[in-house]
Amino acid sequence: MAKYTLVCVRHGESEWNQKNLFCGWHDADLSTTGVEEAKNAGKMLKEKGYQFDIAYTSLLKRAIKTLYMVQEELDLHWIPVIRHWRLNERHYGALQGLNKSETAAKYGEAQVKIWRRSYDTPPPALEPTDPRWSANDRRYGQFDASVVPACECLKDTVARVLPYWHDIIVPTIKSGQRVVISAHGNSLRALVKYLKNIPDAEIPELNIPTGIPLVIEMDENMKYVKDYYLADEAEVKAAMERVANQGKAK
Ligand SMILES: O=C(O)[C@@H](CO)OP(=O)(O)O
Repeated sequence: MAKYTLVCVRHGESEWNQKNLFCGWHDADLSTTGVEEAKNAGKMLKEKGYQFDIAYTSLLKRAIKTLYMVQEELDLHWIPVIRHWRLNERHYGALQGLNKSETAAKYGEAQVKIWRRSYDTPPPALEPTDPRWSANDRRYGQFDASVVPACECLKDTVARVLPYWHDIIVPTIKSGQRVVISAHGNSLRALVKYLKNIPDAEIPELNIPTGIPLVIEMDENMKYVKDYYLADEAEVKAAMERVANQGKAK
């Protein structure tokens, strides 16, 4: 039987989602559509009567702003908001800034699917001399250099999301606080993979849509019981397919 409920929201569409660019740790803003999606996520949560005591998000503005819009709809500006790099999007390495369709036309759709969705094949790494190197960014410069990735596969993202889940979020949920997480397509895939125990071979088929709240119910031992999106099935399926298709050559 479910004892705990966690709500996860992938940020609304970003300007780089709209342009179909690999984004990763680049701090893209929400697009106009993304702002609407974020507000709708808040409206859906309000309509269904969800309440939160604390919120977690990444260091990236698309997730932070989405959370703010959810708080706005729920009139919950006062709750604590904890931002952490461990909830950031997967670092896309040297693919960051490249167009997904053009990359598929150049390297093939199969290769792009491996880079986007495989469990343990990383994208090409960034060089420390690259202007996109994340340690040049003040928000990460404070951390030990080993923390800042040159690229990540999903396995790497799982490895940095889970310590935060176990050490910080689980104790908070167990204390009875109602938690919302505003994060990213792949940091949420990492969490969902772990909670649902999705095999490595099946994870490539999991796509998380933007701006649709995902409710995850867990038992008293924090074991997964069930999950569902707060939108009708056809809408969720279509939104997931749109995400998957971003890697097509067109
Ligand atoms: O570009 C990215 O960082 C992510 C999420 O937007 O894309 P993908 O769905 O290709 O993993």
